[in-house]
Amino acid sequence: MIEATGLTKRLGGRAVVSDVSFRCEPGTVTGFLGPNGAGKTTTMRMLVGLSTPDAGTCAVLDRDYHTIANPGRHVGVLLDAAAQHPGRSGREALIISARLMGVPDARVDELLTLVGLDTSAAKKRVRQYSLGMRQRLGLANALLGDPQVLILDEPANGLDPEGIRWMRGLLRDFADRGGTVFLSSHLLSEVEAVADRLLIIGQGKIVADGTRDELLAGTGVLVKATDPRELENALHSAGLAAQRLDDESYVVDADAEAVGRAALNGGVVLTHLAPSEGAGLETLFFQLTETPA
Ligand SMILES: Nc1ncnc2c1ncn2[C@@H]1O[C@H](COP(=O)(O)OP(=O)(O)OP(=O)(O)O)[C@@H](O)[C@H]1O
Repeated sequence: MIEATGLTKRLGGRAVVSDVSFRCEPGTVTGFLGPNGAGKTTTMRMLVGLSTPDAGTCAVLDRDYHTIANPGRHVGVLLDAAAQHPGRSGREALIISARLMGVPDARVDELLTLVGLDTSAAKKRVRQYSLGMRQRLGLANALLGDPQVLILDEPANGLDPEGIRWMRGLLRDFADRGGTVFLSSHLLSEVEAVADRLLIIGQGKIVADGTRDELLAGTGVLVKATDPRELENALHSAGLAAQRLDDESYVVDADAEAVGRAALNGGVVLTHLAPSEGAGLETLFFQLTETPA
């Protein structure tokens, strides 16, 4: 379990994380989504005690992270895969972590196999690793102490599509066995397939928080017309909030009947009217991405 309440952090004279609250429950994967610079890393750093909040509190497994004895045995953390010691081999890096945590050396080999680093890769120095290999090593390190919670910052960065699919399976399995997963990404497509919950952050503030199904379902209807301009006018006259998705489509925060009536009253010929199935979420995310941080 992870809990954040009113987390706020000021850096460089401005609030880069502002009043952020959320909970991650055991048995679930929470995707923490936001464009670059939105405040994901800063939030995660506060969760694991690397940064002190200016306001608010956070707890992992009902405790302040600092007070967890031998934290690697309870919380697996991967914040910056690129920052691992370049001069050690992957296996050496894991052996050092294992000994620090009091985990038998044999577990290192289990983990190397699990994350797909073979004997030859495990012997190479980390400086020779690709980013994808570093992510695999970082994940092995996070899992080494058999933790109940995983906190992973952009773990899919540098992985190829097959690697991303593999990681999804691993995280899903971890959560299905009762673990709590909190992972960040700047790509909706990367997490929507694995996350049960989505927490979306933009410019330091939470802009959406809910189960993936709620967020995907509760986003109105997708509508298209022969004349998009007339459609926009008709929706506006009916007082319906519409977001333009592309040249011909709008996502409207209303039910299909209300949109159909607005079109009828405006004499607009519709060519498509259906549940948006996440198009609204994509629009929201797209708008956040376009907004400079
Ligand atoms: N030490 C610092 N001093 C000043 N500003 C900072 C500092 N660290 C981060 N920031 C700023 O805080 C904002 C949030 O950064 P953060 O790294 O948390 O975002 P992010 O969502 O993780 O994005 P990214 O994926 O690019 O790291 C950014 O605008 C960043 O420039």
